[in-house]
Amino acid sequence: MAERGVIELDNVSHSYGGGELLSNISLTLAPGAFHFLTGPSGAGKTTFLKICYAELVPTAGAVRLFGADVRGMDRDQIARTRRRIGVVHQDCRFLDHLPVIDNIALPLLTAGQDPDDERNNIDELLGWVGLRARADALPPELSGGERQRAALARAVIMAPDVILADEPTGNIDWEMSLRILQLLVELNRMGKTILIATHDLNLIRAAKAQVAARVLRIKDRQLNLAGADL
Ligand SMILES: Nc1ncnc2c1ncn2[C@@H]1O[C@H](COP(=O)(O)OP(=O)(O)OP(=O)(O)O)[C@@H](O)[C@H]1O
Repeated sequence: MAERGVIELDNVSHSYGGGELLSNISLTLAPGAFHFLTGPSGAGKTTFLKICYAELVPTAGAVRLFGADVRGMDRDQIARTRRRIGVVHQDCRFLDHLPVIDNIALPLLTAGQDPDDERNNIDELLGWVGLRARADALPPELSGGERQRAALARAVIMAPDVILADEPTGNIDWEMSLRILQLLVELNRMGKTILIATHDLNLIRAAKAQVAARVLRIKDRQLNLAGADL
């Protein structure tokens, strides 16, 4: 069956126990699309991303990833599906006692692959994000921009179809933000579907000058397409 959307949400609502945070959200992310996700702090952007990569099951509604309903998947299917989605977490989530190169290789180990077989690939990835010289550094030794680039390399090591990034340019300077944006644009040009949660309207404007990016906004529990003024 042809895939209509890589990520499809159908009337999704979520509550953490109190009032509803997200209400009746429907969305289809087409293959190769480039989207931003904005909204006030606490609006539910991280929650929304977690639903999109099946880390969180919403309290109502259906989530289909690559055409398959998450509710019908067993643990193995969920693990396999999640390998097709690379995630750049807001806090990067490194293992601080392991060098950068091993942190980037971790998804290979988790998937039962031998990272040594993939060394060339890792080396190429390190070069792509400009971190070859920092391969043996420990995560606490990295600058904010280096951390974000290492997190991006780890997110793409399994050659995912989709990349979800949660504030990938938070707390880094503008020049480095543009560099990270450039990497995400390159991934999109390779055909990857991209969804980036950000508060940074300048970043969105910079992206729109290069790709046909659409902007989604979560506000008052709803998800809407933002106006063309952004
Ligand atoms: N596991 C959880 N249990 C209970 N409440 C939670 C949980 N995770 C998030 N929340 C609450 O849900 C709301 C939305 O959080 P979320 O992190 O999704 O928002 P956000 O839009 O990403 O915020 P920010 O822009 O500040 O990162 C917040 O009020 C948060 O405290």
